[in-house]
Amino acid sequence: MSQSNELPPFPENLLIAPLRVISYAKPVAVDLEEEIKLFQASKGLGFFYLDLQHASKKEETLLSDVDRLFDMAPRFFAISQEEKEKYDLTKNNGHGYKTLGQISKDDILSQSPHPIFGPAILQNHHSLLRRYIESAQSVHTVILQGLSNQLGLSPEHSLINLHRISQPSGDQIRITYAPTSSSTPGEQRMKLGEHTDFGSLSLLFNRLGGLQVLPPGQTAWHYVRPMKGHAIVNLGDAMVKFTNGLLRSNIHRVVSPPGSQASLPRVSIVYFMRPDDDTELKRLEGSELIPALAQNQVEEVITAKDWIQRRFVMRMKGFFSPETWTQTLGTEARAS
Ligand SMILES: O=C(O)CCC(=O)C(=O)O
Ligand SMILES: [Fe+2]
Repeated sequence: MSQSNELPPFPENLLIAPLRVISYAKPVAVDLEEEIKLFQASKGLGFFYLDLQHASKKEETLLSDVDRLFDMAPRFFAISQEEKEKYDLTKNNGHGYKTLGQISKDDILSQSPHPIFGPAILQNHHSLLRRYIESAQSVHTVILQGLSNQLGLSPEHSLINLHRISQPSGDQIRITYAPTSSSTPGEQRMKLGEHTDFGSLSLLFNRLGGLQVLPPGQTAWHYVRPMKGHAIVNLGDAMVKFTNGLLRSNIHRVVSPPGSQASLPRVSIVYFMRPDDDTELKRLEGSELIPALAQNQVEEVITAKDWIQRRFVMRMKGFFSPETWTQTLGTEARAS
């Protein structure tokens, strides 16, 4: 039986973030009402739930594959130190081990010149990882289609053209695993310092609370309550750059699971969709809704590949210490 059936409840008395629920079953890209909700959520909080229940067989498979990845996670992090060092994150351009398990799309789909297949446990789950990447990509593509429609982008300028599964990119699966701590019960322990995501879209599955967002204009952190059968989707910095600030990449962080959930290790499974490596991260042409550049505004010319590399290097220096978050800034505007 998977862990989700036996979890201690999420406490009732917490400050909860008001995420909209977007139904994938409709589906987003052809249902105008749903598409408008998607656009509003992407401009507003930059975070929403995606209800994957009652969708097609494909989404049913995605949800059961996510269960399999949750089952794999503790074993993935339990391999020997020696094995972990072979795949040290800092030596492999951000793919591999350390505190976060990061698995590159290009490696799994054999699109890198020198793919890293990782330790035996990943090799044994190769077809699961491949299928998960393909499903996550297709969910993200539906979201990109909905956003492109709402922005009024023609097929020629669509966001989809900048995120092709066949092209090299920084896309990755990230598995996080935070063991329980023996520290004082109730003590708030930071698991992942405040940050925005680097890429375009993040598809996140977690079962225990701990994820928090700082809604625009507020000073209090709000918990995001995990919901069964739903992914949490958030937009990253690339979307802010493409739309000159129209869409939002919101600050978030992960603290200890609340209440009695703190007694369990916390796992999350994320798929980060990032623009194709050679995409320039700048304001898109072709939409009247995307604000024009200010008169003296000059955009930096940087490709997605260089941007991600730059943010990754900075992040490695300060990810786990909230006091250094300003050094790792992306496009985030705090409490704006
Ligand atoms: O674990 C979570 O719930 C969120 C993780 C996250 O924000 C990230 O990996 O960027
Ligand atoms: Fe994140």
